[in-house]
Amino acid sequence: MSSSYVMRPARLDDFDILMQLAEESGPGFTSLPVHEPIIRERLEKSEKAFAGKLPQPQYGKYLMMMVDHETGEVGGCSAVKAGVGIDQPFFNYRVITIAQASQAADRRFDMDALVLTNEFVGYTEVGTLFLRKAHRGGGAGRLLAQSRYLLMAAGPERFGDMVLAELRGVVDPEGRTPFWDAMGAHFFRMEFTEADILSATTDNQFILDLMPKYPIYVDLLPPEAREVIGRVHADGVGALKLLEWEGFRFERTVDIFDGGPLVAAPRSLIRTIRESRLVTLQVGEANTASGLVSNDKASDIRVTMADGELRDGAVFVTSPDVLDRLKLSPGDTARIWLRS
Ligand SMILES: NC(=[NH2+])NCCC[C@H](N)C(=O)O
Repeated sequence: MSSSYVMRPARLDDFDILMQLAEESGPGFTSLPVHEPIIRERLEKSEKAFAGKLPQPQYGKYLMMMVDHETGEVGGCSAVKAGVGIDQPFFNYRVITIAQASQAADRRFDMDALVLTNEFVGYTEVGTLFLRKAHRGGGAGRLLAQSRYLLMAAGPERFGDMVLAELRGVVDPEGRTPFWDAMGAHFFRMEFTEADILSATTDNQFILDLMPKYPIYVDLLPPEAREVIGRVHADGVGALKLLEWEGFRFERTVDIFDGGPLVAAPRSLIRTIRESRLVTLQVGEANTASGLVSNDKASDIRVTMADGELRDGAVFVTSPDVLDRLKLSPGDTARIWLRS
């Protein structure tokens, strides 16, 4: 673990290391499949997005790498998709509540049902956060997560007014996915992993073709499946806490395959963005505050951790190596987010 990490846009020559991250993240991490064409495409799309070479900003698929500035080693990556549901549908189940009442039978109660929706068109999605084992702890996970919001702050016109994140649902210790077994398995006639990979590598037409056409009443599902609707996988609990800290809330919307929760927040209310401010950088000895500093350039974003001091709310005094990592000079503008 090192405090000299810097986030930067992914480049085409990150191919080998990104394949390595895909290997390490394992088969459950479907946004980074061990599949050369997909990994290469990720890098090409990201480069185009940062360069602003897109017919519409909503097509942007940004990937950032976290690099140890001293050793050059890559410690992880994280991503932002500018707009979901634009080039292909984005499916979820919305949990709706249906009031049941009968005067003649003298009863009133509520029942939940799952309805297939494609209602998040234009939302920005944060995801693909992977931190290599050797780099865990010491704030690297927060750097990976928060840099995505500092990217949005640097180029708000590139992103949606609303931001969402999808979290992995429950897989039991035997590797079974209770929600899939009770639901998807009947309609797709394949293993969860196969469907999961298809959804990560195709245009999702197979979902439209095979998903049940009518709402599903939750009471008709077995208890194991009911219990995991909207519940996050044990590995995702930390990620969910971090998202909630930023202001994301459960939307009563869950993943169609594993029942995992979708959380969302208005972009302008995301804590890292709201608490960030533009400052002029100066070099000096000061460490009364600590947080993150971004070069605030959406086309060539750089973010790093820093100690320093905020003076008059407009000047941030920090060490020369912070400026070096950001490729900035004294007097340049930067965006800071300070821990309170
Ligand atoms: N766990 C899954 N692979 N779910 C299917 C994909 C769901 C996602 N919301 C999409 O439409 O792309």
